[in-house]
Amino acid sequence: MTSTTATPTMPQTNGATMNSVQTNGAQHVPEHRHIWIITGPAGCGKTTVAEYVAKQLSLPYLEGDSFHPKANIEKMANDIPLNDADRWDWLILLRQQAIAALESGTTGVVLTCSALKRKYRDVIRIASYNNNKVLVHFIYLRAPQDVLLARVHARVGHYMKDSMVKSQLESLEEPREDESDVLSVDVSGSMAEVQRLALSVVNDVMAADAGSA
Ligand SMILES: Nc1ncnc2c1ncn2[C@@H]1O[C@H](COP(=O)(O)OP(=O)(O)OP(=O)(O)O)[C@@H](O)[C@H]1O
Ligand SMILES: O=C(O)[C@H](O)[C@@H](O)[C@H](O)[C@H](O)CO
Repeated sequence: MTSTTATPTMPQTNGATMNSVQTNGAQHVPEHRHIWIITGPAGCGKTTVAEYVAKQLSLPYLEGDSFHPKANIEKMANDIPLNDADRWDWLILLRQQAIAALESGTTGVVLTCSALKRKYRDVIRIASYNNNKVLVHFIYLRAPQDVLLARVHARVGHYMKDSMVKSQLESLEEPREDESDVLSVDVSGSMAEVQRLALSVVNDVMAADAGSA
């Protein structure tokens, strides 16, 4: 896992440059297509970060929570944590949706998904197994429990209450060093700082990928 806590120095990028890379005046279409999964427990800022990154890079954005079956939402709204069985089909659906987005011709897609456990991340990783042009990246939004609690508590009109934060953290398997496709971002800072940091992480990966093509 790569850990990123510093303020980014990468320049802001407008959307147009990310779907193709300018190399010595020639238009170069990048070889890889990227699935950017913004992960972490309830309240870490997945939606806030994903919307920003997708907008800045002109990429499609899929809100993972909107693909949960009604039964899952009802469980969570009733303070009942989801279990593995509740999540498998949802994770597979998210993977399919991300692949479908890439097949529509875009060079990347941004997806929010809690992906709390390693085996859940593995379900998404399968997206690249049969297609070596697809790269899967997880942006793990790391926050201490008190920050999560405060953010979920302050949010109004959402099915997920702060009483669920504890179970989210109990389920959470923080990405380990050997998960080299995970980039970790400290989200304790302000919204603008975190958005900028996450974007810089994505830009760094894109730049490295373009350089290696
Ligand atoms: N860096 C930040 N500083 C302060 N507040 C933030 C920050 N990031 C997000 N928030 C706020 O915290 C709340 C949770 O953020 P957000 O909905 O983006 O998280 P999430 O991970 O998508 O949550 P969930 O999965 O529970 O829907 C929102 O009210 C959001 O406005
Ligand atoms: O796997 C899960 O338990 C869920 O995806 C949750 O993480 C929530 O849907 C989300 O965070 C909303 O608050």
